[in-house]
Amino acid sequence: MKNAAGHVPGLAVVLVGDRKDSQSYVRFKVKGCEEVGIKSLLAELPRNCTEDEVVDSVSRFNEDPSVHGVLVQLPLPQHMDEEKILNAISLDKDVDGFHPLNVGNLALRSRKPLFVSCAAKACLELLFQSGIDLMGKHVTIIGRSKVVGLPTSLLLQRHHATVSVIHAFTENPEEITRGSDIVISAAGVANLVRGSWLKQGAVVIDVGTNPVEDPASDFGYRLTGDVCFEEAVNVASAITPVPGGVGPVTIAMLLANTLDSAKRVYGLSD
Ligand SMILES: NC(=O)C1=CN([C@@H]2O[C@H](COP(=O)(O)OP(=O)(O)OC[C@H]3O[C@@H](n4cnc5c(N)ncnc54)[C@H](OP(=O)(O)O)[C@@H]3O)[C@@H](O)[C@H]2O)C=CC1
Ligand SMILES: Nc1nc(=O)c2c([nH]1)NC[C@@H]1CN(c3ccc(C(=O)N[C@@H](CCC(=O)O)C(=O)O)cc3)C=[N+]21
Repeated sequence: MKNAAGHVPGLAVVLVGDRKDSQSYVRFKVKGCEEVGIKSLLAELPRNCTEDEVVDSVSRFNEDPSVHGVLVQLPLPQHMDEEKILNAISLDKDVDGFHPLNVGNLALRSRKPLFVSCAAKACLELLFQSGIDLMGKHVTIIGRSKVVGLPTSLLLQRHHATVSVIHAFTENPEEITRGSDIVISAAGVANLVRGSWLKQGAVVIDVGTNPVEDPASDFGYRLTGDVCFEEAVNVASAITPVPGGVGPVTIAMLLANTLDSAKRVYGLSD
């Protein structure tokens, strides 16, 4: 992807450790970049590296003018301070939208964040593309993480939905989901949401991508969602599958955030 002036957008990914699922998600991101002509740079660090080495890697990408987006793949190894590392990413290259200022500006409806979480944008994009109006709808989101649950709940409120957020301490979650027009699950728990949790005709978005052991698969595991698809498909009016649902749209949003960032740098923003 190159414009007349020869500008090419660039995405840098920092991957720490050797988790199979993280390696696979990063491969998808790099492949997505190749498909659309975004330059990708990958820094792979060993599991036992220091926090400072990760911050150094982020800092190098912050200073590299050919890089317009910097992403540190999560989760990081337990001995690392995630907040410190994520806060090292320049605000104007924070294509994941995790910087406190981007999250704060998303929460303040009068302000516009530079970047919004790719998974949150993916959920909204799927609803818009399916012609589902959010105004006044009751949406329940399961999960409150900075990657998915929290930014999705904030983005939905900007679109005038009435939002309930369920987390690990919520009692009777099924009662809340049964009262909802739309259920978005991002708990990271396989088969958490049963058909009986849903109102007839509800719209279901399954963000969960949970590796479950599968000796028959080439990788030794396969991905399953948070929603018990076989049950939910009989109750829902629309439902996303896993794999092949939210995941690829999340990657598309990451590429879009990277392109937006490059356009901003080159003064081409609309
Ligand atoms: N398809 C895609 O594009 C993407 C998929 N994902 C997937 O989404 C899932 C969630 O990811 P992420 O947000 O990073 O995960 P986290 O582990 O950071 O957050 C999980 C959230 O779910 C809540 N939760 C956990 N168990 C339950 C439960 N039994 N009942 C209700 N709430 C529960 C937690 O509550 P509490 O806060 O109380 O602990 C927490 O808020 C994972 O499977 C991940 O792989 C993530 C990003 C993108
Ligand atoms: N800094 C950071 N940003 C993230 O956005 C982030 C992260 N860390 N850590 C982990 C989660 C998870 N996540 C996924 C993205 C795409 C797919 C995806 O494309 N899945 C394909 C299949 C993938 C496969 O088969 O391995 C699908 O659902 O069809 C899945 C999961 C982003 N996350």
